[in-house]
Amino acid sequence: MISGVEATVPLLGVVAPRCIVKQATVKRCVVALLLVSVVSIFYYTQYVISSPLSSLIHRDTRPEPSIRCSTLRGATRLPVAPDHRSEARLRIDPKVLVFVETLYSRVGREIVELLVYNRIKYKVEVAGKSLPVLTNLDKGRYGVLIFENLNKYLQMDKWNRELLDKYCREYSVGIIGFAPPGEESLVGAQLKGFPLFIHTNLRLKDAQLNAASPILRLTRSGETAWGPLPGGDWTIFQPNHSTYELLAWAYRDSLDYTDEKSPLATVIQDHGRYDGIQRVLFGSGLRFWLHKLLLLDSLSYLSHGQLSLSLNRMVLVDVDDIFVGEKGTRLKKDDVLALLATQQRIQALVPGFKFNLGFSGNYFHHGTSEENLGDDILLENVDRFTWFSHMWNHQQPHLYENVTHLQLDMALNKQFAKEHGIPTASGYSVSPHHSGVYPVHEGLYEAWKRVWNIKVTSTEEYPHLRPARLRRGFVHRNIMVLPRQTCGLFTHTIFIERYPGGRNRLDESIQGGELFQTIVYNPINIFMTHMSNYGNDRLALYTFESVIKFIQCWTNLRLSSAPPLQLGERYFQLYPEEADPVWGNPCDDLRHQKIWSRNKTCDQLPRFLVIGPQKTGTTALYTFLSIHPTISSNLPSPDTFEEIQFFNGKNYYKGLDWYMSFFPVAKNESSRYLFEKSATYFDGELVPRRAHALLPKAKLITILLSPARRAYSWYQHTRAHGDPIANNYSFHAVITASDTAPKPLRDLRNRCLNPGKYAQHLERWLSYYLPQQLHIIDGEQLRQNPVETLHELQRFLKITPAFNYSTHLRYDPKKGFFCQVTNEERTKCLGKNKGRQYPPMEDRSYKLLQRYYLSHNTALVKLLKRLGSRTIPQWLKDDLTDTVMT
Ligand SMILES: Nc1ncnc2c1ncn2[C@@H]1O[C@H](COP(=O)(O)OS(=O)(=O)O)[C@@H](OP(=O)(O)O)[C@H]1O
Repeated sequence: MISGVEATVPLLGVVAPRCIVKQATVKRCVVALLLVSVVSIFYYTQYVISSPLSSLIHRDTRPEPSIRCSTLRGATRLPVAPDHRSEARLRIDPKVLVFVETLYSRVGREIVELLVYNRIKYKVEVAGKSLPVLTNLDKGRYGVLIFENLNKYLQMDKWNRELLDKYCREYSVGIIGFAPPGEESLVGAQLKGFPLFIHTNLRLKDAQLNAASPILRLTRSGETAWGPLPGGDWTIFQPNHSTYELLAWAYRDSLDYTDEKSPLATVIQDHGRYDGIQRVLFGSGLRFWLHKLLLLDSLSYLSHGQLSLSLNRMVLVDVDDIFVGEKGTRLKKDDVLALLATQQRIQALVPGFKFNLGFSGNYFHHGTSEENLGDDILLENVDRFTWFSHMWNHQQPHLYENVTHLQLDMALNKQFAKEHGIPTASGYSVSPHHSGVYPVHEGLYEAWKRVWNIKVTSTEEYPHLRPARLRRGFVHRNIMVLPRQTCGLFTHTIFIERYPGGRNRLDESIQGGELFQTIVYNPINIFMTHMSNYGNDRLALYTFESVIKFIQCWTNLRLSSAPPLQLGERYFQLYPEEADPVWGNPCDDLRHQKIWSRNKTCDQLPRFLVIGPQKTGTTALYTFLSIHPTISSNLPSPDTFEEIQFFNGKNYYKGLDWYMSFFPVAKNESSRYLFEKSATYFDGELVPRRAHALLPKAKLITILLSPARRAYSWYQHTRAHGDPIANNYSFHAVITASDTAPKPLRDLRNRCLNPGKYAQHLERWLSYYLPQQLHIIDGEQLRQNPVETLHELQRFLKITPAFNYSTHLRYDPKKGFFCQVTNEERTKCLGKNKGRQYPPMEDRSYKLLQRYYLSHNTALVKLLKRLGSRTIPQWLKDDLTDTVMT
């Protein structure tokens, strides 16, 4: 008999002989062996893998980069394809028109995602009976047309097809088409109207590229993508005309197929020698990674280089949490030496490459003695890396309420750096868990500037973590915030065998998958890794060396690296329009909420905005609303009084904290209706976009008055404020100023007249907000019957019970307006600068302005009808009637 105690790991070597000696039954032996195996597996997984010995155990199985690639074995690199600029006389904008089957169809979505990733402009059109407008005066609108489903192009009705083909010939515009998976398998079917034959529903393997193809630019030929191509529904092309040239081919992936040696065209180029139109046809969608590259090259080629991406890519690898890792996961001497050796090999492929180490000094020498030696070796080689400050104690900055404490902790890390010879002038820092970078914690920016003179940082969180293709950069308080890419390695991914989804998942990402594509699509890449990714299996070394080799193998990209400051400068040279931030609502994203200050709440944001325009009675409305018991306005601004003027102008750059400081509400006060009024929001070009990013659910209130009378009131207001131009020129001179008039006069004219183009501005707001979110107040009604106006407004805002204004507002004959009732006899009216006394507008000016605003007022009537307005304001009718009569 074998006792349970005997059948444990230490008895491993004893059990079997005893079985033989005692000649126990075979059955018992098998049971005992099974038991021993189970216990050993349990012991191994529970204790050995997670013990400090684990690195020894895994040492033999550490992955080594092994990319099947002839170039890397020393084969000569083929010359890089020339750029695609041609002599063609182009009258096109570099924009792509994508014909999709439906707005949700898969290949269409994949095409659009690829365009977005590469910041290529596009328009999506559902392929249907009619064609979109293709020209704009004498200019073509699109550089390349893409058909998600090639059949939609082939089966287009004759009239549209002729029109489209004519456009392509006239403007040298190429067509890209994707063969859809067929319901039935076709063998040798002819493509309608073309000397081209297809076979469908095939399984393929081992893709190769035509080195002689003029299309290849970003993509490098000369290699084989070994293994099956994704999907079993490939279409291949068999041409019967000299216009066709193969771009890519593969081989039949079928055991019973005898002729598997002959190449089958999966992507084919039509040079346009048959009907004057250049095309590239794909035998499947974009599931195969190589096709994504070929699509980018085809866009470049067919647009005559107008849609060519730069071939330069910069790559920086941050290693965060240096010294932070737990015992057993930190770097030992050999790991540091491996880090240096890999860095040297990468430098041969990526000039300027150095791992960028982010340290937290508080954890120095916190490992085992071997790991502490690793810390020392890192510092001995301090000059061979670049360095940046992480955080002294790895505390998240948004948790510091007090900037001084944050500064003190940062200073400790700086002191540590100085004592250990770590350079302190990189101007770069990364915040633990992205905390405080976005959403912005002002304290972090302030402390960074003061202690470290930080000029650049990076985050994955702007505007959101996902989708990665939409990550962008911005500049705040002169600190450049760069988008950071993800490489698939996290603090706990330290053994390849335990990589989520298995080793294949990581290899797929490297070999044409997510990581590879990230580098292909992003000119500037900053990857985040952690110290633990360089110990243990050294997964990060494997990952980066492999992906860089794969890029070398399959692309003509020129990789390089540089310190973060240079990367930042390059980034904003490439994308200057991104410098302007767009503040989103932190409460719309759980991740953002977690890294935002704990004492902030989204209740501190307004629920509705009074957007103007100026001189329509916005101050009166603001004052009346402030009387309401459950409505609260913002606190006054020292510069702009009751208006914050956040979404337009410079205040926007002061950030969200600044804006929210005008709405100090206690956490339990969420039932209050906060609002803000800034009359210049109405016509601000950027305002609707910015307002919507922060307050997508807000309601909007606008007041409209005769635009002519509004313009005159504005002129009087500007004069009263001492504007020299308004005081030197009559109203008539201002509104009739020609485009050759002095600039200050022209500017004044524009500021005076532009807000009155109501329909145009409202349409801009309505391109972000739903019509149900907009409430239009008739300015005349507000003057004459504010009680009724406010009643309707409360209904729109769904405020119950409605506040009865009739006892709170009274007409003041002296002022000529309704004012706030203070007691039986007295009222409190707006100051002298509202409801001013000034001479009436000259008749000729009024008539001129009626004509000037005619088209805008007509558009307003249409807009109001579209919005379901039952009554058209009297002033609008008058303005239009008077115009017709003159
Ligand atoms: N109750 C009440 N009291 C005083 N004034 C009133 C009131 N209701 C509407 N109005 C009209 O509001 C005009 C000023 O508009 P705004 O407050 O929007 O001007 S501003 O843009 O904020 O400067 C102001 O324009 P002017 O008459 O040209 O001064 C008034 O006509």
